[in-house]
Amino acid sequence: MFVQPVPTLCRDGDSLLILDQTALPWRREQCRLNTLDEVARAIRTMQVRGAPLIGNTAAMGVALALTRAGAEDEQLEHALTLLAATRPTAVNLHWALNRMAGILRPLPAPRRMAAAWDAAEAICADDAATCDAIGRHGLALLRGLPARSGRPLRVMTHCNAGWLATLGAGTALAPVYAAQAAGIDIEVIASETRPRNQGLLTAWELREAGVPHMLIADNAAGHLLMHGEADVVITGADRIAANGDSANKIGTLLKALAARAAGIPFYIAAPYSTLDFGSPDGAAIPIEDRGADEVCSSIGVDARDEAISLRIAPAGTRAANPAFDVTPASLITGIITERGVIAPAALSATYAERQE
Ligand SMILES: CSC[C@@H](O)[C@@H](O)C(=O)COP(=O)(O)O
Repeated sequence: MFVQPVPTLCRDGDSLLILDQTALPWRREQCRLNTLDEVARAIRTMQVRGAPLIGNTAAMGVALALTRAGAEDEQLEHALTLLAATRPTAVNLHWALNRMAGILRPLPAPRRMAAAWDAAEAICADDAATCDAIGRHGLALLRGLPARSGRPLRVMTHCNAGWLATLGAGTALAPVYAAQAAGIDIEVIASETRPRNQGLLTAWELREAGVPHMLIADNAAGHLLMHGEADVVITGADRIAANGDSANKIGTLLKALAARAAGIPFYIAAPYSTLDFGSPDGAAIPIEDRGADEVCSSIGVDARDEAISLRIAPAGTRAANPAFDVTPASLITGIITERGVIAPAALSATYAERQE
């Protein structure tokens, strides 16, 4: 089982400890969350981020809220509603909250607090096991790729879907860590992922894990794919519609298009809980708009490693900032889940069966 170099989230008595991802990749800082509001803010401001980790944190947040404020219906419904409103696209958030609600609502209030911690901890444990299973299925797939001579196997990814985004090995990077453990010569191409630069987190966590990697500007991906510099593209997903259309961090769609043009397989890796049979296709997936500031500025550190935000666009510049895009199922070679690799067409069939 993959062991996280630093836990991304853990319970510490009646509070939560998170690895603050807004301080990365410059500083490794843990942050304590003591209240429901602090948990909601940590998700909204991306101190914790990545679809599976958001779901795990929300589940723990419900348990924390009941512990602090009481476990009557009113407090339970308040916690569920507040957490559900933190971020719109990642469906794992709603999946985790629905699972908590399904367990807690039928219980009498005095039994809810202990049950909430048990349920949240089970969700977290499942996530770690799920990542390992994704890694195993992804490894089989990597082993089946045509051999290259003269260079390592190269996986291109986007955003961060590694251990930082989960409680285990990650989703898109789980096959990479499994390949590393199996002794395969492997290298990762990570794109910076403007405007929030989650690709820097990917480069950071790969360095921590000793996996060779190369950081590229987002705009370099198409060129590299067309020149055969990657053997496969694997990204995560925040929500997968019933027909296989997949929402992931903005910029994923361009990689899928370029991979198709270059004849390179494009895979999504995600837990089954990312499947949303309530969204018939990608058009139904809500896309988060994070506002102009993130596009018009850039975050870095000064000489003392203190975070600073630099304005890079002239004042008053209009900007659009959709945080996710939807890759049509037709561009996706397969979806690597803990249950195996699923062809997008098979999802549509399952959906059709459910409708009957
Ligand atoms: C592991 S979630 C899928 C990721 O590739 C990705 O889109 C992602 O991490 C987005 O999360 P974000 O929370 O916006 O940083």
